[in-house]
Formats: sequence, C-alpha cells, structure tokens
Amino acid sequence: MTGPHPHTYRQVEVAGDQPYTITIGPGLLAAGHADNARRLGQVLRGRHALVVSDSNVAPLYADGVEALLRAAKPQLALSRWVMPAGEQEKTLARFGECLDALAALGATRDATVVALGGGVVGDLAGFAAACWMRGIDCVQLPTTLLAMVDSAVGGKTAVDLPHGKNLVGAFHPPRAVITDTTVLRTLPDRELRAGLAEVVKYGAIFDAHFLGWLAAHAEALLARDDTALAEAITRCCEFKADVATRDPYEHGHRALLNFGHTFGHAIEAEQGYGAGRDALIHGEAVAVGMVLASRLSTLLGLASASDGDRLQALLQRFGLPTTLPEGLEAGALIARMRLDKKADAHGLRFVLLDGAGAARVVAGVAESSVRAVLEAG
Ligand SMILES: NC(=O)c1ccc[n+]([C@@H]2O[C@H](COP(=O)([O-])OP(=O)(O)OC[C@H]3O[C@@H](n4cnc5c(N)ncnc54)[C@H](O)[C@@H]3O)[C@@H](O)[C@H]2O)c1
Ligand SMILES: O=C(O)C(=O)C[C@@H](O)[C@H](O)[C@H](O)COP(=O)(O)O
Ligand SMILES: [Zn+2]
Repeated sequence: MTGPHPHTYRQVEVAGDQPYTITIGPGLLAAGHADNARRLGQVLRGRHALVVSDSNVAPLYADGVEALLRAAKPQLALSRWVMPAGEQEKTLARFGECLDALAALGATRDATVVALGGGVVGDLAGFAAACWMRGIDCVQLPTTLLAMVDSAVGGKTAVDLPHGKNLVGAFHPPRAVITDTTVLRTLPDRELRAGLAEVVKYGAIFDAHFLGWLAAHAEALLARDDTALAEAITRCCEFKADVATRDPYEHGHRALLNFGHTFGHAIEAEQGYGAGRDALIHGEAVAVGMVLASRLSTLLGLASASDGDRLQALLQRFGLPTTLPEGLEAGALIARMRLDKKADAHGLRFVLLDGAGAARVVAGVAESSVRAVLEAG
C-alpha cells in the first residue's frame, strides 16, 4: 500500500484568512493507497462526511473515494448524495435536496462535504457546505479540467436561477483541493475542450507568454498528454491562487477572472442552461464571450483587432465555438447582462483587454456598444 511517488504531484498554496492546499497529480484518488487515504483523512475534522457527486461521476469514482475515506477514518459516518448531471440541475431545488441529505446524515458543525465532480457539483456542494449550520468544511475533488483549473479553487459557490447564472451563492473557500489528473481519462472530449477555454482565459488576462505556451502545446493538451495537462493545471491554479489570496471577495482585481463571462453567462441563461440541443456549456459560452469581449475592447479603443484575432484563432484550435449561436437576440442578451454581478448603479461593467495578457474592468459601458458587438456576431 503505497501512494504515488512524492515527485509525481505538485502543490499550490492559497493563502489568506482561510489558507488551503491544492494537491495535483496522477492517482491521488486511487483506492488502496495509504498515502491517498492519509491525505484525505488529514483534512476531515469531524465524524460525518457527505460525498456529493453526479450521475456520471459517481458510478466511476465514488466507491473509490469512499473506500479512501473509510480507510482514513474507520468510525466515519459516511453517506452519498448523487444529483443528475448537468448545468440544468444546478438549482435551488437540488441545493435543498443536498441539505436534506446532510440532515439525514445528522451532520454536525464539524462535518465535511466532499464534492466529487465538475463545476456543477463543486458549486452546489460548496454552497450547501457554506449554508449548512452557517458553514461547514468542503473538500473539493474536481473531476473535469474546468473544475481543476478554476471552479474548485477560490471559494465561489452558487446555484443558478432561471433569471441568471450563479445568482444565489456565497464565498466559502474549500478546506482542501485534491486533484487526481488520472480521472481526466474518462472525461468526454467536449468537456476537455470546455475546460481549455478557462485555461486560455488566464493567458488572455494575465500572461501573453502562457498564451504562447498554450499555442505550442495545443496538440499535446488535446491528446491529454499527462505532462502538458499537469503543467497547465498547475499554472492555472497558481494564477487563481494568487488572485484569490489577494482579493478573495472580488472587491477589485478578482473580477478579471470574469473575462468573457458577462456575454457567456447571458448566453447560458438565454439558452436555458443546456436545455436546447444546440445549447453551449459553460466553457464554450465563455469562449464565445471572450471573443465578443475582445471585439468590444477594440471598439472602445483598447486592444487591437489582431489581439482579438489571435485569441479567436487559439480558441478555434482547441475546437471551441467563437461566434454567437443562432437564434439569440441582442436585446434579450443585454437584458440578461443587467443582472450580471459586476453591473452597478452606473450600468454594465465589462472585463476588457488592453492587449494579449493584460485586462482591466471598464465601468459604464454603453449598451449601444454592446449591441453593436452582438449584432456583428
Ligand atoms: N466557482 C467557480 O469559481 C467557477 C469557475 C468556473 C466555472 N464554474 C461553474 O462550473 C460549472 C461548469 O463546470 P464543468 O464544466 O465542470 O461542468 P459539469 O460539472 O457539468 O461537468 C461536465 C460533465 O462531465 C461529466 N464528468 C465530470 N467529470 C467526469 C469524468 N472525470 N469522467 C467522465 N465524466 C465526467 C459530468 O457528469 C458532466 O456531465 C458551471 O456551472 C460554472 O458556472 C464555477
Ligand atoms: O473565480 C472567479 O472569480 C471567477 O469569476 C471564475 C469564473 O470562471 C466562474 O465561472 C465564476 O463562477 C463566475 O463568477 P460569477 O461571480 O460571475 O458568477
Ligand atoms: Zn467560468
């Protein structure tokens, strides 16, 4: 019973009031490994744990995770709550069911929610942990690339409303993030590409050099080369850890992580969160949103059109959509944007590009400019 070799995993620290560690490597959730059980056991405080997962992930990985939890703490009262997979399920109703599962378990204030899944599971389970008895621990075990590079880190938790994305939520940092890169082998291709959109986002807003690295490693990433994926995940966690440490509650700098999301969230809500056959998933909507935001940047005299062209080309190389889907109306999207969490009394605020690797928040953007960009495509 040995764990992965110590040099095969990496760690990223998130500092601040509630510090935690992100551990990244192959095989970290493999059952029967004493080190894996010990690592999980170290972050469980109480006697109760609820594993929250979805209908695709639970059959693949929940037994293994529960075996590790039992090995770590034989007396643990453990139960599992499995939600149907998909963005359409990130609702207040499912959130209520998750709280019912905590009640049925008899979870006390030192209990732990173990979120095993993608961003939908992580956001909903994290929000349940934030609210149960006003806050219990949540350990994030991300299983999509998107969750590994973004949603499992930083403590934003939420559910959607029909009115808009993530409108009900809380900031609640995880107690730990354990990222087993081996689970990416079962991730559908479309989901891998969606995760790459958020990876590109970090380069677009923070680091032109990283954009170059992504272009150079595009084939390797799409082929799921372990080394390239581990490098990309670690780099993205470093970017996010830095921002979340400095601005955990999004009073300023953290808003840059919302690049592409004002457009993207409006698209997702308008399409009913995946209800339609051609609906975009989150990473895809963000890819389209980033291109539209780069066009808006150019219209407002910031980044050059060629910066936007290069960003679009990189996203296309990753097989991502970069133009507005058919059938969406500019006025309806703009109405959605008025409920964006960055909007304020002065109107819409957008994350815009100054150029490759440099972004800023721009307040009071005229709706006529947004309309012009939407109508151009
Ligand atoms: N909290 C944050 O900071 C943050 C950041 C980015 C995105 N998000 C949120 O994350 C959500 C999107 O997350 P996502 O892209 O992970 O989607 P998701 O959670 O819906 O997962 C995508 C699909 O892949 C399946 N799946 C997950 N892991 C798998 C695996 N290893 N093998 C096989 N199938 C697997 C899931 O069952 C699902 O069908 C959105 O709701 C978005 O708003 C939150
Ligand atoms: O962590 C953040 O901050 C982000 O904005 C990351 C985004 O990728 C993520 O989709 C987030 O959930 C969006 O936040 P919201 O505040 O616009 O709901
Ligand atoms: Zn996102």
